Amino acid sequence: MTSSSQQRFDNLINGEWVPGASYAPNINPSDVSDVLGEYAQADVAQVEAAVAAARAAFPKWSVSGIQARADALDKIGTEILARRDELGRLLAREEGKVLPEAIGEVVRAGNIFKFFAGECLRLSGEILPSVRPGIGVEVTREPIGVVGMITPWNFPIAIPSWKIAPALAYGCCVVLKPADLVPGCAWALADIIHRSGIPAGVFNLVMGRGSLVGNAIVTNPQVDAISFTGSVGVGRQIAQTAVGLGKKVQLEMGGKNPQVILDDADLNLAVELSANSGFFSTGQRCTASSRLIVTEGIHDKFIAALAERTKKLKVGAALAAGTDIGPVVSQAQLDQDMSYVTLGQEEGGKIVAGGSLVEYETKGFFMAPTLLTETTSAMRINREEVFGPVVSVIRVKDYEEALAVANDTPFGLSAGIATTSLKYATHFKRHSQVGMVMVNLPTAGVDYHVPFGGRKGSSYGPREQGRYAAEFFTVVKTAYTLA
Ligand SMILES: NC(=O)C1=CN([C@@H]2O[C@H](COP(=O)(O)OP(=O)(O)OC[C@H]3O[C@@H](n4cnc5c(N)ncnc54)[C@H](OP(=O)(O)O)[C@@H]3O)[C@@H](O)[C@H]2O)C=CC1
Ligand SMILES: O=C(O)CCC(=O)C(=O)O
Repeated sequence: MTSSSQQRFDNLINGEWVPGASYAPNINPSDVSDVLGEYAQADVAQVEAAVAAARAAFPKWSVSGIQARADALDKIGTEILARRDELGRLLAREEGKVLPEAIGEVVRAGNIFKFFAGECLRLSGEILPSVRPGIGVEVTREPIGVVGMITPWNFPIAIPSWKIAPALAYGCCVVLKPADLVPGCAWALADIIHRSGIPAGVFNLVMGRGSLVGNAIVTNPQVDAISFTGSVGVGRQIAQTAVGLGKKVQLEMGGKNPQVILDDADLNLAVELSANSGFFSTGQRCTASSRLIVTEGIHDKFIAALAERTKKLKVGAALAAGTDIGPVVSQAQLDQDMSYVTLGQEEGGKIVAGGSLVEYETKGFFMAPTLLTETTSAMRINREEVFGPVVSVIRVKDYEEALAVANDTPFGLSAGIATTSLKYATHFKRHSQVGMVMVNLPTAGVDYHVPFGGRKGSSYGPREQGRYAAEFFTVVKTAYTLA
């Protein structure tokens, strides 16, 4: 960091803070007159320097002691948790997540580092007998190498953390490019990692645009693997390039997650979890439920109650006490959200709550949480990811139709069912074509110590998080020894 009239935040390359080729302002979506600082924009030469530093650090770090790695990760987790309020305010200010959710995300990031500190001590392999007498077989895991990480804006500290922590735990070196809209949390995290005792070059931060900085990481031959979270279009493009260059790839992309509400559901619970899934975090979660699939016996009373609940949600600045729904992250995302509200109506949907921008005391990207009824599965509003506080409702006859509609999507990240029937809950858990399924819980809001990821168009490559993260960050070696 250097000081000027507006505070400047630099890239971290080979253990040094390096000024950017240029700088860009980090703007508060709750109040566009509030600039958090000027953040470095790397050029291609800086990306190459960061990758070279990671490459050079890898041989030593890949065989470093597990106690030293565990201690460093634990120290990082401890500092994040100790600074939860301050980092939560930073997150709320730069991304627009309301303060309690922002603090929750920071706590999650701290816990992820603590979890992977423990994982350093639980690395294991297998010893197997050979089919040939007198030979021993060992199966072990080794770090994959230099990992390029490209992260989105919607979880500015948790997503980088759940990529960085396992990478470091398993002995990989890292080059992180955070989303250009939210460099503040990534910079704060880099600063904490930098001071944790991890050797220079093991972790590098290069900020800037995806088309330049992200692309330079993806195409660099010294990068062994790419872990990406973001949109389907960019994810597929990255995969094509990276796989073509022989890199290992992990993609977490969009969702069009269904929330099924059956006639026998607990009405209040169904309303609460639908409001949470659809509107909390301003609907900007890949696990958000943007499709409510409701059986006809409960449909009208459920919609009436959910519309009432939606209208009571308070839209406002992320840091203001009592705000339920913060701003949309940017003008471009707001335009996209509002265009889907218009499209949903043009396709025949009826607005029963929201549908408009919200005037607020500060100039930000505020819109009312919006509920559209009378939609069908074939409509674009039910097929494309909106990524905002927009939820559409599909009326169905019974459970069988609900399941068919839930699965009628190119995505497969998460799905939920609200029911008191063990039979339907059990059937849904087995037959829902997703990576994560919830019974009487919101589709969003997951644990940090278990696998995260989807099927179909939502994900590609090994799962993230929990001990399943080892699949991506390590490569298996089989050793034969003549006794
Ligand atoms: N599944 C999820 O968790 C998320 C899904 N999305 C979906 O994506 C839509 C658009 O959001 P957006 O943030 O623009 O998502 P993107 O997929 O464009 O961005 C995700 C990350 O990829 C980077 N990137 C963009 N283009 C390239 C490229 N050519 N090569 C390498 N890296 C690149 C971005 O950089 P930069 O910051 O410069 O754009 C960012 O760091 C949303 O409306 C939503 O539908 C968005 C965020 C998260
Ligand atoms: O639902 C969650 O807790 C996580 C969501 C997420 O990771 C995302 O939206 O990218």
